[in-house]
Amino acid sequence: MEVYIMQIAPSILSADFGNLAEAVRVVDHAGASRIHIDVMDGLFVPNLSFGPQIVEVLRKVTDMPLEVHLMVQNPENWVEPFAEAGADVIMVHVESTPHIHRALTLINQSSAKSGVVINPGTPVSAIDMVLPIVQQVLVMTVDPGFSGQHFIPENLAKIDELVTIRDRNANLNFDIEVDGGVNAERIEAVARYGADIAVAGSAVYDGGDAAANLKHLKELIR
Ligand SMILES: O=C(CO)[C@@H](O)[C@H](O)COP(=O)(O)O
Ligand SMILES: [Fe+2]
Repeated sequence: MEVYIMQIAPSILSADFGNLAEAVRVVDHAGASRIHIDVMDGLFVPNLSFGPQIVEVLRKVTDMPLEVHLMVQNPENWVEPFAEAGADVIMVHVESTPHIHRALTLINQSSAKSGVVINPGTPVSAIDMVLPIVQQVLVMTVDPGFSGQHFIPENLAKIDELVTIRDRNANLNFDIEVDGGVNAERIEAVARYGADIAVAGSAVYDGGDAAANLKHLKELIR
């Protein structure tokens, strides 16, 4: 079996909203590397989820990095509230603003690291210009809005493309993350293509035993 160095970021969108603190503690003890927090405004995506208060609460529960995946219109308005709440990484969709450079610059001026996100229908070329100013690139492998959707395999090629671009440019220094439908069936391919981080929501939290689910996913990429 190949050995991969890929982190797993459980997404709390699939966790029990009645007990988010415990959901984070469980995966912390089971070897998660970071926590993925999906923020939805009901406009950019057809769902509503968390605000900065959730980040503030979870900041007290774990020392793991908290990464915020903003799926909102006017993401610029939310940089400061989430950075002040304790987010370590704030990620913005290129499709969500005509001012992606401004949004990422705002994040870089805050205490958080910045990430840019592309939907399944968006090519890597759409983010060429901002790659030098981000620390993370998030490749969506589902259309954003919900957990538990099917992985869109055509997007794996984007990981390869990003690895190649990064290898050829000494000034680029971003981690590649994959989000959506990553489960026991898909995780090895995501690691093999060269992703640095994989988000896993339902594959971790569905079925009750999040610690066992996470350990199983980690085993598959060891
Ligand atoms: O951003 C999103 C969905 O919009 C994701 O982070 C999902 O929450 C991941 O859940 P699974 O697809 O792994 O169940
Ligand atoms: Fe996400």
